[in-house]
Amino acid sequence: MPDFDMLVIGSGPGGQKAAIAAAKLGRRVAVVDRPDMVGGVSIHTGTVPSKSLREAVLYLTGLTQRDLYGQSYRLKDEITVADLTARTQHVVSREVDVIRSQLARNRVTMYVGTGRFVDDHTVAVRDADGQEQLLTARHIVIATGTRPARPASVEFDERTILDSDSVLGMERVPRSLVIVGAGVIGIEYASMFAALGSKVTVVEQRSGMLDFCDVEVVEALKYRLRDLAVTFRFGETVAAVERRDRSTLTVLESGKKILADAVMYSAGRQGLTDDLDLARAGLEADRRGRIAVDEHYRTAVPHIYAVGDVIGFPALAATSMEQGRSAAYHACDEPVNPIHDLQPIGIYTIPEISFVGRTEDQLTRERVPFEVGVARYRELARGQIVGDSHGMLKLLVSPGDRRLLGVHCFGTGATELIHIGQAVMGCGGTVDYLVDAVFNYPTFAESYKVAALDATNKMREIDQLEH
Ligand SMILES: Cc1cc2nc3c(=O)[nH]c(=O)nc-3n(C[C@H](O)[C@H](O)[C@H](O)COP(=O)(O)OP(=O)(O)OC[C@H]3O[C@@H](n4cnc5c(N)ncnc54)[C@H](O)[C@@H]3O)c2cc1C
Ligand SMILES: NC(=O)c1ccc[n+]([C@@H]2O[C@H](COP(=O)([O-])OP(=O)(O)OC[C@H]3O[C@@H](n4cnc5c(N)ncnc54)[C@H](O)[C@@H]3O)[C@@H](O)[C@H]2O)c1
Repeated sequence: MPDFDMLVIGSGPGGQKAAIAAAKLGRRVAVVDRPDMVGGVSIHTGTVPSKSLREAVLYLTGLTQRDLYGQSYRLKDEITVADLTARTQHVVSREVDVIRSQLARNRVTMYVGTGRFVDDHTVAVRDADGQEQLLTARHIVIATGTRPARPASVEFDERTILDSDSVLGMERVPRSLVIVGAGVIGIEYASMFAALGSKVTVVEQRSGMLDFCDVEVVEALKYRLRDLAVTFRFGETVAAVERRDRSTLTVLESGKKILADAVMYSAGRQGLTDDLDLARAGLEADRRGRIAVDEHYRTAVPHIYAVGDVIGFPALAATSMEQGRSAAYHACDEPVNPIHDLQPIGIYTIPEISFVGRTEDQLTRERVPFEVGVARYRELARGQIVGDSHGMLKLLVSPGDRRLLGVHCFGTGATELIHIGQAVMGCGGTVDYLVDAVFNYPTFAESYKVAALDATNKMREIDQLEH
């Protein structure tokens, strides 16, 4: 008789939801995580601290109020790291408490230590003193996540040369900052530091950024960030980063040199599988530390599952949770629907971006005809009231069956607002539902009706021409 029905390695979003789902089905469940990491990357260095930091930045800088109160408006002139981290630490400690309590009340046993496979049913958990304890389980879920990828040639000192983990422990707000990599992490931090007044240079080897998003939205974001003194160096690769007395010198392959107080690397992440002794369980990881799974999140060894960032794309907290629940249901023979393919994307830049469905470029490539309906925040009463005159919502509509093909949003509340579109699309609704619906006024949700009317007006004009 194994010690547990299910043993989960890693307590991030994927691991937590796998553990609780199995416990709710009456299984004996345990979770292993390293000291001070309950909640995973998501709670300690990823989603939650970065989004709390963003709220602190928006509040303290007064950035979002400046359309109303003037460009010099600030809540606090000298914003210190202590001002910023007060909010982050408060949220993180509360969240850890919530997770601990949820696991405990569902009778999930928590082990503190680092897990590694001894065989395909046994995990050794090493505690801080180096003592190992062996745990056996019928099913094992690997939810060990990722760490920032660090080029071996760069000397990270956690003070001036940082990654997205150590940036949270910075001693002061840098006057100037180089960000290497314009992925989601790089651009979210570029937004925050630019809002704080740092002179930010983003270096990205590709010719552009966020190429999975709507082109118009990305253009609008670049314009807003340039307005906050962000410089983009696209098509440029970092050759070396040198540490100087109180600053850093970033040398690009093109020969350009950039002097800055600090450098932050956000050039991708690596699966945390090195210490797992995967071979002992009959498993292996790829070059980027990722584990391959099937549609039920089973690895090559069918009673071992893997979920979350360790399996790669899309590497989001929300999807990791759903993968965890699905894997646990499958392991416990509980019926489960496949994960819906209509996944929203939310990017917490300043302003934020969110979308669901396909982009204009994708539809054009696939030769799918579409009509566009746009609502601009400056024409909504709510936009004027909150002082966001740049935001917009765009609907992509199929002229044939009038269904929504994509929804793209940029501006205040975008990451919340997108779920209206997601629900309409998920339920197979048409643009006419949005035309006929009555929304609260004054709200940003009204943008759906405005954009729907715009799209249907254009479609009617073409229809009238043709018939
Ligand atoms: C800066 C940043 C911002 C982000 N912002 C967002 C966002 O806004 N929205 C979003 O959806 N996603 C965001 N993400 C991604 C999100 O954080 C991840 O998708 C999510 O945390 C992945 O969850 P997971 O279940 O894979 O586990 P993780 O959260 O990665 O946690 C894995 C856990 O496994 C533990 N572990 C690893 N190896 C072992 C071992 N051998 N033994 C025991 N325990 C082990 C680790 O200690 C860790 O606690 C962000 C990520 C970063 C880095
Ligand atoms: N809001 C969100 O949902 C959110 C927020 C943050 C992170 N995340 C997740 O975290 C994951 C990791 O994000 P990321 O931004 O670190 O990785 P990424 O792989 O998306 O981006 C890294 C970027 O760095 C560039 N790069 C690499 N080496 C370079 C060099 N030497 N010089 C210049 N450019 C270089 C790459 O071309 C790439 O564009 C993503 O998968 C993302 O889904 C999500």
